[in-house]
Amino acid sequence: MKILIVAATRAELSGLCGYFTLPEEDFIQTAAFDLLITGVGMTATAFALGKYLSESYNLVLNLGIAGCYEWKYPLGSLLNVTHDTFSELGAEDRDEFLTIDALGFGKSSYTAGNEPGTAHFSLLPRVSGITVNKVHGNKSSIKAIEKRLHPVTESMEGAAVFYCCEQLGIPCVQVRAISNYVEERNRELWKIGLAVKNLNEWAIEFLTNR
Ligand SMILES: O=C(O)c1cccc(C(=O)CC[C@H]2O[C@@H](n3cnc4c(=O)[nH]cnc43)[C@H](O)[C@@H]2O)c1
Repeated sequence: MKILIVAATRAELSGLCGYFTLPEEDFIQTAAFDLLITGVGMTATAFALGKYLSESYNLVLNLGIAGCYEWKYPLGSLLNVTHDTFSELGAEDRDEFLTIDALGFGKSSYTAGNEPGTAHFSLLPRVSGITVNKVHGNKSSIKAIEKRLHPVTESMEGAAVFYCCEQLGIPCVQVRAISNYVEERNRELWKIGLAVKNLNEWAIEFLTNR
C-alpha cells in the first residue's frame, strides 16, 4: 500500500523525521511512505496537494496537532477525526450563518475514507472536527460555533485534505493529537510538546508495524 503522510509543519512530525532520518525537504519519497509538508492553513494545503497528490496513493494520512472543544479528552490525546467541516465557508445573514451548501455553491463537510483495518485506528476515539482560518480564542465566537456545529476538534487543514482526497477518490484518514483546548487564548496552557511526542510515537508504531 502506497501511503502519503501530510502535515502542516515539519515540527509536528519531528520525531518521525528523526526516526526515519528524512531530509529537510517538503516532499520526501521513501520505500515505506511519502511525506508532504504543506505549510499551515487550507490554502497552502490545497496547493501542496494539488502539486503532489496523485491516484498512485492508496491512502493519505493527515497528521497534526489540534485544538479540542471537549475537556473529557486530556491534552496529548490522539483522536481519529472522521468528519471535518469548513466552518467559515458561507455568508453571514445578520445573526444567522448560511453555509456554502445553503447558498447552493458547494459542500462544507467531508468524511474520512476507509481506514486500514488495524488497531492503530480503531482504538482511537472517532470524532468530528472543524477547519478554520482563524483559531477561536474568544468566548462568544466559541459559544456560537459550539452551538452551530458541536465540533470536538479544530485544525487549520483537516477539511482541505479530505476535500483534495475526495476529488481523486483516495481514502484519507486524519489523526490529530490535542495540544490545547479551544478557550480564551492562553498560549501558556498549550501542551504542544506532549501532543507532538504522542503523535509521533503513534505514527512510527503504525508505519513500522502495519
Ligand atoms: O500560536 C498560535 O496562535 C498558533 C495557532 C495555531 C497553531 C499553531 C501551531 O503552532 C501549530 C500549527 C497547527 O496547529 C493546529 N492547531 C493546533 N491548535 C489549534 C487550534 O486550537 N485551532 C486551530 N488549529 C490548531 C493547526 O492545524 C496548525 O496547522 C500556533
